[in-house]
Amino acid sequence: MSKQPFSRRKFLGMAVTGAAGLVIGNMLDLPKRVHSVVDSEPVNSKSQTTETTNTPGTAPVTESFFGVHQSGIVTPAQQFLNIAAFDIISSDRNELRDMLKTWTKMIARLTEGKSPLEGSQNPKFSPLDTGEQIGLSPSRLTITIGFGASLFQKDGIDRFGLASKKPKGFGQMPIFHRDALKEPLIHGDLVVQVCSDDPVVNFHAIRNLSIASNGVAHLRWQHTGQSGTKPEGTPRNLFGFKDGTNNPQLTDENFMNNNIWVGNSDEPAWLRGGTYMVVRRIQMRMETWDQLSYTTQEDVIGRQKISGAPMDGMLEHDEPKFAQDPKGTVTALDSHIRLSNPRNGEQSERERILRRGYNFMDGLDEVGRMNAGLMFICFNRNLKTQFESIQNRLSNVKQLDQLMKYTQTVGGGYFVVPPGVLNSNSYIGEGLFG
Ligand SMILES: C=CC1=C(C)c2cc3[nH]c(cc4nc(cc5[nH]c(cc1n2)c(C)c5CCC(=O)O)C(CCC(=O)O)=C4C)c(C)c3C=C
Ligand SMILES: [Fe+2]
Repeated sequence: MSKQPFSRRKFLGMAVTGAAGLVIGNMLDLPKRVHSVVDSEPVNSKSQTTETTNTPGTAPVTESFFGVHQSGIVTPAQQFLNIAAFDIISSDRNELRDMLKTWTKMIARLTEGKSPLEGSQNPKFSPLDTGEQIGLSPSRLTITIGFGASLFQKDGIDRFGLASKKPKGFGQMPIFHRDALKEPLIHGDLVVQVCSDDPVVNFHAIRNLSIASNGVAHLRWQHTGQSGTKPEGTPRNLFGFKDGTNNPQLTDENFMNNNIWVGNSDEPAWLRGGTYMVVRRIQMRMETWDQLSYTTQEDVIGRQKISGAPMDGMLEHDEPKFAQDPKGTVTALDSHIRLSNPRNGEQSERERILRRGYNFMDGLDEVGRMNAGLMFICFNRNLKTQFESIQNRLSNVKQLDQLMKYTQTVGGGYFVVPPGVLNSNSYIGEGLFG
């Protein structure tokens, strides 16, 4: 079967010229298979979209796309993650902007459970929708876009006239002590974080965004993950510990304004309402960890395994009292929670980040070890005074986080996450092009 030639412009053009496609189809007297994707697929039809809107008292199936902040940050974590980085291969600023406009339209539609592009399908052209999600609920899909430092400037070259828009001090994720970053798995011009309660819905979203970027951007790396198994309460990571216990409350707007959202006193102005995202693919060495007793594991983490309570507490949400244990007799000084949050009053409060990680389980690595770990994702208002301050303590050679013996970071990156899109006249990253 000969492969049909594919043109990116054709693909993007189809969105705009869907109606025209119908007319041309008629002129050429093509078989009447030219049809509207929306009309032909019940799940995407208007009546079905109404069915998938949220009903009071039931679990929501859609998360709203439009808003001051992008969704997927303070959205209660969905079950599944797909995260991908793209590199821009075009050198044309307008093509980059057009792609962001198209992606914004697609994301708005996908989160509502519609096919990604509006228009009519001409059977002679590549599909407007790859279709594997047809019949599935939108499953609380959120898609969050971020920009890597290389989008603003790469090897000293201002490819898109965006160098002046780069936040001061923003650069690529550095190599921390004990990191083993592998070239194809790090950095990227753009990141796309896709979360939903259905892995196929996630895959479909990335796949169709990738198709629409053809000729402008290409995939650099992509990972999947899933949250701990518990439907309620704090999920567990693959070392079997509750992970997220002392994460901030998602509804705590004060906290988010202080620690997560770039605010009015911050620069650059276009980023206000946005945030900074850290992605770290952290391999967890299951074979080594599994040789440790529960007691030793608890010493490493600084919390009790079953309950998640601190070492000096009874209940998961009891507050550890490090000040009463200056020598680390109860909670080791080099335990993970003590180093990540020493509870030094205001300083520690200012450092606090929002973690939104997912477990990954991807078969075996090249030497037969379990290829599993944590897609660590966090959001913060200031990379230096928050994430890096914490990470530098964890990877400090003089008092290394005990957990480092059992983990190794192999990929990831830093990304700036622009604010949300308020209405359909706007697009993600519009502030960059003003
Ligand atoms: C630099 C930031 C962090 C990295 C990287 C990180 C990796 C990592 N963490 C766990 C497991 C747990 N982490 C827990 C708490 C915790 N971790 C960080 C930061 C990083 N973790 C913070 C800021 C905190 C909160 C500390 C506090 O305020 O008490 C916990 C305890 C439960 C909880 O509060 O979530 C666990 C367990 C793994 C396995 C890991 C890398 C693979
Ligand atoms: Fe942690």
